[in-house]
Amino acid sequence: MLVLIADKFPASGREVLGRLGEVVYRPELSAEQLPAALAETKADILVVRSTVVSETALAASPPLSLVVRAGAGTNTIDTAAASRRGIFVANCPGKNAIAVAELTMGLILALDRRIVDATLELRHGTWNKSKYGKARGLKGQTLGLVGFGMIAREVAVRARAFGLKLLTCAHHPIAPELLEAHGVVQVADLGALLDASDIVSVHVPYSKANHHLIGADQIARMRPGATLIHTSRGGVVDDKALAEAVRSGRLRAGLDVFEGEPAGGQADFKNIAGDVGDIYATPHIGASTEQAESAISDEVVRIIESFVARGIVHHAVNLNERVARYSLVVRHLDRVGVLAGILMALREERVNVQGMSNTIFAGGEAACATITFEQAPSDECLQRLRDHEAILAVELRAART
Ligand SMILES: NC(=O)c1ccc[n+]([C@@H]2O[C@H](COP(=O)([O-])OP(=O)(O)OC[C@H]3O[C@@H](n4cnc5c(N)ncnc54)[C@H](O)[C@@H]3O)[C@@H](O)[C@H]2O)c1
Ligand SMILES: O=C(O)CC[C@@H](O)C(=O)O
Repeated sequence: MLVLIADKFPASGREVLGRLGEVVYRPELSAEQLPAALAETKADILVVRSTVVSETALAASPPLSLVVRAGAGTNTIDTAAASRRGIFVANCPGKNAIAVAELTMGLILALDRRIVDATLELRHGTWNKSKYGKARGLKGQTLGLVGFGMIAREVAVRARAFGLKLLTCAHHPIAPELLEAHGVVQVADLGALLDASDIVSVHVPYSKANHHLIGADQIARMRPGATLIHTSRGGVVDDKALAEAVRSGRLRAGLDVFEGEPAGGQADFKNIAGDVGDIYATPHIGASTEQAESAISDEVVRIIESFVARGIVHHAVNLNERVARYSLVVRHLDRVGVLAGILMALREERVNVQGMSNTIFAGGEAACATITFEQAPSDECLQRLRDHEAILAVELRAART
C-alpha cells in the first residue's frame, strides 16, 4: 500500500502511516503536478489539504481508492469524478473547528480594537491613543452565525463568554436542545440574520448553491457599521462587493479566505485587503494551529488504518445516502462459498445488490451477512436460501418509508 501525501503533514502522522505501508511525502506538489506524481507513485491512497484534486489527478493512478482531505472542506476535490471511479473521498469533520473559532474571535476582537493598525503605527514610532482609544466593545452586541455546523458551534461557545447575543440561520430547523446548549436563537432566514446582527460570521461550505451566498444584496442589507467575518471558503462571499462596502465606510471585515486565493504556502497575491484599511486579513490559516494539525493528523491515520485493515471508510463524503428499500439478513455458517451462493441466488433473480457486510461471531463458526437492495427477491428465492445446509436463518426486512 502506498500513501502519497501532497501537502504539509506532521512527521508523527507520517511515521504511523509508514508502519502501514510506503509513504511518499511531497508537500510541494501543486495541483498541476499532482497527476504526474500520482502516475509515477501509483498511489493507493492520497492525502491532501488545500491542493486541488481534479478528475485528471484521480485518473492518473489506477490503484487509487481513497482520497483523504486532511481538513473539513472537500470542495477542492472533484468528488463527482471520484464517485464515478469508485474512489472514496473522506474528510476530518470538526477536527480543526476550535482553531477556526479561535481565529474568528481573534478577527472580531482585532477589528473592534483596531489592533493591527495600532501596532503598525507603534512600529513606526507613533503613539496614537486619541485615535485607537475608541472601540465599541463586544458585550451585548449581536453575532449572527451563518450556518450552525462544527465551527459555528465552537464560535458560539467562545462568543458567549464575551457576552455576545447569538443568532443563526439554516435551511432546516435546528434541534432546540442544540440551540439552547449554545445559547443561540435560530432566525427565519439569512435576511433576518443580516437585519439583526452587528457582526456576521460565515461558516458554511462552498458549493454551487452557496456561491456568493453573501453577495451584493446581502452586503447592502447588513447594518451600517457592522462587521463581516469570513473564514469559510473563497467564493461564499462576493469579495468585490464586500471591498466596495468596506471602502465606502459602511462595513468592516475580517477575512481568512478569498476568491482566487493561492493553494500553496507562498505566492504573490493581489487581494482586497491590500488597499482597504478596514479589512483585516490572514492567509487561510484558520486551521493552522499545532493542536488542530495534530488532531487532523490523528484522524487521517485513523481513517487510513480502518480502510486498510477493515475496508471501512470513516467520514466518506461521496456515498449514496439513499436508504435501500430492503435488507436481507442471513445468519450462516462461516464456510467457503456460502456468501457466493447467496449472491448467485440473488443474481438469478436479477436483484442488484446495493450494499453488503458480513460479520463473523466469536469462535469463527457462524457469521451474519446483511445485503441491501431496491427490489425484493421472490419467496421461492428466500426459501431456496433457507433450505441451504449452511444457512441458519434468513430474514427480509423492508425499510420504513
Ligand atoms: N479557514 C479555514 O482554515 C477553514 C478550516 C476548516 C473549515 N473551513 C471551511 O468552513 C466550512 C464549515 O466548516 P464546518 O466544520 O463548520 O462544517 P460543517 O459541515 O460542520 O458545518 C457547515 C454547516 O453549514 C450548513 N449550511 C450549508 N449551507 C448553508 C446555507 N446556505 N445556510 C445556512 N447553513 C448552511 C450545513 O448544513 C452545515 O450544518 C468548511 O466547509 C470549510 O470550507 C475553513
Ligand atoms: O488545510 C488547511 O490549511 C485549510 C483547511 C481548511 O480550509 C479546511 O477546510 O479544513
